[in-house]
Amino acid sequence: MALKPVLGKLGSKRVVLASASPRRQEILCNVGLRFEVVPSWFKETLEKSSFATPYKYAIETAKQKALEVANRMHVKHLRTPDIVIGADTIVTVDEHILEKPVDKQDAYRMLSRLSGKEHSVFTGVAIVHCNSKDNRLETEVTDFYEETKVKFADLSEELLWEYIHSGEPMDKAGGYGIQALGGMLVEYVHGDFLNVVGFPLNHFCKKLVELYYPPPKHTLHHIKHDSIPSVETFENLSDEESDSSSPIQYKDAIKMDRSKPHSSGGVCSPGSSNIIKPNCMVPVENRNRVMENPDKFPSKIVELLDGFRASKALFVASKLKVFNLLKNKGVLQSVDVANTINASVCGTERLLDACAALGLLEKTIQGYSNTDSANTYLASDSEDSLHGYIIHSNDHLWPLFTHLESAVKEGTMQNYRAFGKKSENLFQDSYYQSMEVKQRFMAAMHSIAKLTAKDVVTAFDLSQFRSACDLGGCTGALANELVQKYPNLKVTVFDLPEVIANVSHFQPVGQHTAPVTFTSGDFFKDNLPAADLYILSRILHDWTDEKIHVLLSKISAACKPGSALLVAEIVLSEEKINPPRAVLQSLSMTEGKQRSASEYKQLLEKYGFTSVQIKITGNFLDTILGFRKLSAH
Ligand SMILES: Cc1cn([C@@H]2O[C@H](COP(=O)(O)OP(=O)(O)OP(=O)(O)O)[C@@H](O)[C@H]2O)c(=O)[nH]c1=O
Repeated sequence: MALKPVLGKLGSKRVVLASASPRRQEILCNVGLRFEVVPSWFKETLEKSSFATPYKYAIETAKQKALEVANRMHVKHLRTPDIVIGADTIVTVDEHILEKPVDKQDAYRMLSRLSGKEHSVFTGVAIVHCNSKDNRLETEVTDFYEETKVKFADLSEELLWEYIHSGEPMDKAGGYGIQALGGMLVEYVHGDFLNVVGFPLNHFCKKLVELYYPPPKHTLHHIKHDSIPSVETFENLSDEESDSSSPIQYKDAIKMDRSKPHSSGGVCSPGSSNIIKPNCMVPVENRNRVMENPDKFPSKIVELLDGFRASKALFVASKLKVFNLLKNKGVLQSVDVANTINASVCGTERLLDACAALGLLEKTIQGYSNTDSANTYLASDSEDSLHGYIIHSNDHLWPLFTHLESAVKEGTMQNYRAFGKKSENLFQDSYYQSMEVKQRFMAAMHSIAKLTAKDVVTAFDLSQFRSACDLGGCTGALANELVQKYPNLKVTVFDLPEVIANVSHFQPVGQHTAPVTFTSGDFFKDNLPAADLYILSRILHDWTDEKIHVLLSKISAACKPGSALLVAEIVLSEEKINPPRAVLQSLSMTEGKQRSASEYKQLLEKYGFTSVQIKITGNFLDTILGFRKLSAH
């Protein structure tokens, strides 16, 4: 298809849209681009007067939005994307920049300013190419803007307020949405309509062509200085003809062209000596050397090969409480560590060195000490400790994964091989059959829930709800974060009696908000506590479709119109290979499965939830919110 090659260039890349705007998501989704959504936390507070023109302000804001996401994804969970796209739409009228209104009065001021006049809508776009080198993030930014002129009809006061009360203006630049009711206010549009809606798709595709399909040099003089290949040229861009898949390579090619006037770059045949294929874009002088001695070391594979040793070193150091000891004592020699943890000196030294090599400890002449992240996440008494989850990984997941081959052959969980037990009921049989295992499992769930709770409770504005019920909420870590964020929310945790009996020592001390209520029951069998908002955090991926049917039917029936369901899970990319963490989790072969955004949307809609929104947080858990339809199910 004519347009495919342009977007196809992004098909193999991890593309992230750094925007919460549902319009931008839809525009890009509609043309088949595969991407994750990670809304930017960059606050739009750049000093407008410091920019010579409004579009420069929009471009810079777009760039900062994208860079913030690229950095966050790189630093927080070492998930560096290939490309991050940021955008910022502004409206300018009478030399004023209008962004989103802060309240209805502000919307009124904006719309009355636009009434009867022509204004400009600018969208700045930044395409950030990311590269992780020696654990450092390298970025290369391409940016552009598009301007569209829009003329509003004269708006009567009545019409204006009617429009404001519709609620539409509030999350839109200039206080209107041309794609919906706002379209009724518009007399004409000059330029790209989608640019007004929030994303200049045509210009974006042309930029991709520029980046990924360098024009053959001999045609350069036919192209005007600022002109971009027209849409028709997309038809000629088959992958066989031009195979440059990275704009960074393209830049190298240009450098090469300049240094060697005879090499014309672009499309070529391997036989012609003075023409280089774009996918072997190395400086000409290095070409022979690179051809003879390609980068053969498969570092990614070697890293995977050694991955199990690294995991086990972390598990054992955690189990032996090495990080607790070093947190308390500061710096220790290996012999002192060995004596305290009751282990051999030579074995301890090797373990400590391995931890230092993995970046968990620091090693100096004085001895070994914790890194900051070991103090924060590995010492078991730290507020954000992952210790519980690490011990669960060692004691439960590791034995299961040693039977991965059988798991793959049989397609089932390997509880019997790993622990000598069949598990008809995952939780009762595997996790709650002994006090020790139960406490270990609860500690694991607690540490993950604590780590992810903030992202989950802040993904959407939940202030409209008065009561919430966290189904399978275990120790209440998420519930406690909810009452911190929404002190007026009454939160109930609903979980099995075995769990509720043990929650007391997981409760925060000195919390000033109303306490969370714990109610015991089985969400498959018992009546659910009444609530405006039901939460299923890390629940759905564990269960079969039949059990999910029971659970979601019950929630749906318990929901009044306007109530909602918040789901927290890792959302798979549509092709189901990202993020790897989710894909690897599936190898445990629980009865349930991981789902993509469209699958979660369909699932919620099937049980009467509409306006389903999905936020990909870029962190450990993503969130999905759906509202119960106003008509009865
Ligand atoms: C003029 C106009 C604007 N919009 C929306 O206005 C927001 C602009 O704000 P932003 O700051 O650029 O984006 P955001 O929504 O805050 O998202 P983010 O990218 O996360 O900053 C974007 O949503 C656009 O669609 C419409 O939906 N229709 C229109 O006719």
